[in-house]
Amino acid sequence: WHMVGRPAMRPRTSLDATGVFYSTMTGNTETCGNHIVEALKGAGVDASDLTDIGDADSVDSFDSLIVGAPTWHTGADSERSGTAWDEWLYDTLPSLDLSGKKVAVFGCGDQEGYADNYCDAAGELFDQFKAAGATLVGMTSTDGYNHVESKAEVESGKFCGQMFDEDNQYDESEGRAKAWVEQLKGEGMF
Ligand SMILES: Cc1cc2nc3c(=O)[nH]c(=O)nc-3n(C[C@H](O)[C@H](O)[C@H](O)COP(=O)(O)O)c2cc1C
Repeated sequence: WHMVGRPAMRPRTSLDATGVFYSTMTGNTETCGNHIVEALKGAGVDASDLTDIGDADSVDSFDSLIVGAPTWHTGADSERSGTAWDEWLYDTLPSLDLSGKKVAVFGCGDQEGYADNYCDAAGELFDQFKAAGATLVGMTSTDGYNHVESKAEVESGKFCGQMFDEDNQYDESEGRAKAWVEQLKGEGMF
């Protein structure tokens, strides 16, 4: 039985929307992701619910993506999030065509306890999405942070996206999310 002569159905119609994906071990990245989703709603952006990357399909059906990870696995060279991203970045992402899609990265880490590796996994997401052909947006200043080294600091004084610290600066997270969404809007992401 074929639907001869009928146009193929589009599996979903989210092409104009922004997908928001995250992962977490202890809930902090989820807290920050929810601040971002609230800020997107407040700004009138057509965005998905916050979705665990471990449960995600058709990530590439979105026009733009906001992706966030915590950092665990201190000191390893890769697979730093300690979550579903680690497999997804190397097993799924290379098979997706993200050329022309805007991607913004956020991270959650502990700048005091892990000052030499603050939010390293966010830097890894940045590198891998870039390698997959995406256009990375949303870099922010490192002013106001107290880390020593970070793979998320992709240029001197610049993080690859928005970094959060629920261990030391949880009261900054909501404001950081709001300011970043405004910045992404200004950069033409939505
Ligand atoms: C064993 C362990 C290793 C960690 N390694 C790092 C690290 O290398 N860099 C960092 O910024 N934070 C590190 N952290 C802190 C977590 O990333 C931080 O608490 C984060 O908020 C956790 O996010 P989640 O609750 O979404 O998993 C580590 C925490 C633990 C307990």
